[in-house]
Amino acid sequence: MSGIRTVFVLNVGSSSIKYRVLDVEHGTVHADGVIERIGVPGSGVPDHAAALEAVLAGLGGVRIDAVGHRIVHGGTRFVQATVIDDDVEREIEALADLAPLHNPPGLAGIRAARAALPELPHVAVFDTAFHATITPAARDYAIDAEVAARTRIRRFGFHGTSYRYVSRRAAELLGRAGDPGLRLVVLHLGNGASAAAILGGRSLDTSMGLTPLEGLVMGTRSGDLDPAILLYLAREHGYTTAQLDELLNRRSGLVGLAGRSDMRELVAAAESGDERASHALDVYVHRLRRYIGGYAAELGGIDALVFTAGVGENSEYIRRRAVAGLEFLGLAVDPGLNAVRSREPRSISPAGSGAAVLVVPTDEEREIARETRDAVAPR
Ligand SMILES: Nc1ncnc2c1ncn2[C@@H]1O[C@H](COP(=O)(O)OP(=O)(O)O)[C@@H](O)[C@H]1O
Ligand SMILES: CC(=O)OP(=O)(O)O
Ligand SMILES: [Mg+2]
Repeated sequence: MSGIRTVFVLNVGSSSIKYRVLDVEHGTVHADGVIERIGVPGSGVPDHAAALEAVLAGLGGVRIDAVGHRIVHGGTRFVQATVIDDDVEREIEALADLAPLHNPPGLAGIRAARAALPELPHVAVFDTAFHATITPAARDYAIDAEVAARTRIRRFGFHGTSYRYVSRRAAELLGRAGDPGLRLVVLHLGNGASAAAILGGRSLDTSMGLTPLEGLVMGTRSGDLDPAILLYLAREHGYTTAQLDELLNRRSGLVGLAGRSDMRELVAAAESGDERASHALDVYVHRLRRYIGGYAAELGGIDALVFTAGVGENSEYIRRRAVAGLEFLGLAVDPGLNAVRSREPRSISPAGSGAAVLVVPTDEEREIARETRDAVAPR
C-alpha cells in the first residue's frame, strides 16, 4: 500500500538532464527526454532550474508520486537509496569534493526539483551504494593507513544502479535468481566504463575507485595508470592539478589514443585500415581482458560474463575480441548469436559452453524508480 506508482526519474549531468516518468511496476514510460547544453551560452537554457522548469512544463497533466535522483557519489554515508531532507541535501553537498564532475550537477537537480515539487517525496539513488559490499582487500589502497583514514581515501566503485539491475536480470535469465553462489563478471561499457565481480548478487570488487577514473579505458578517461605519471608531469612539465584533471578525465581514453570516443566510428575506422583507431581498440580490449581474468580469479571461476551499456549492448566487435581465447574459462561467443541485434536480455554463447556469455541491456532509470519506491515505502 505504498501508493507510489509513478516515479519521475532525473539523471542530471554537468550539461544535460535525462528524465523519465514511468510506472514503477510495469516499466511503462509516460514521458522521457533529454535537455542538453545547459548553461552553454546561446542555448536558451541558463541553468538547471530553467531546464527542469521546461521539463515539468512539458509533462502537462501526468500525475507523479515521487522523484528519484541519480547521485553518483554517496561516500561512506549513503549505502542505500535515501529519502532526501535538508540534512541529506547538505551531506550530498559535502561529498562534492570526491566527485567534482558528477555530484554538483546532481545536487543542482535535487534543489531545482525540490523547489518545483515540494509536496512530493524525493529520493537519492547512489552509484556507489551497490558496492558497499566490496571486500576489505578490494576496498583499500596500499597507502599510509593514517593518511587514507584522515582524507577518506578508499575505493568506492560506481555504476552500481546498473550492476544491481543487470545482475538481477542475468540471474533470472540463467534460472538462478537468488542463488548465493552465482559468479558473474559484469562489464558496464558506456562512455564511462567499469567492470564488477558479483557473487550471489553482491559486489565483491569493481574497477572504479575513489572516483570514476580508475580501471578500464573509457571514452575520454584514462583508467588505470602509474600514479607517478602525475608526479612526473607536475614536476618536469609544469602541469597544474587542473591540467592533470583535464588530461586524465577529458583528453585520455579512446579520445586521447585515437582522437574520438564513439565506438561505432572507431571500429569502422579500424576496419578500413586506420592504425591509430586499431591501436586504441587494442589497448581498450587488453585492459578489459585483464579485468575479466582477474575477476574470474577472485570469484574462483565464472558462471557468466555479462555485457551491458552502449558498447556492451551494441558492439559485436568488442564482445568478440573480449572473449576470444577465453575457452580455458569456459567462455566462448557464437558468431551468429553475437550478430543478433535486440533489446532483450540474451545469451550469445554456443550451446554446451562451460559458462554463459550474456548481453543484458541496462535500465538505470527503471532501477532508480524501483529503489525510489522502496525507499519511500519500505516493503
Ligand atoms: N551500435 C553501436 N555499436 C557500437 N557502439 C555503440 C553503438 N551504439 C552506441 N555505442 C557506443 O556506446 C557508447 C555510449 O554508451 P552509453 O551507455 O550510452 O554511455 P553513457 O551513458 O556513459 O553516456 C558510445 O561509445 C557509443 O559509441
Ligand atoms: C560514474 C560514471 O562514470 O558515470 P558515467 O558513465 O555516466 O559517466
Ligand atoms: Mg551511463
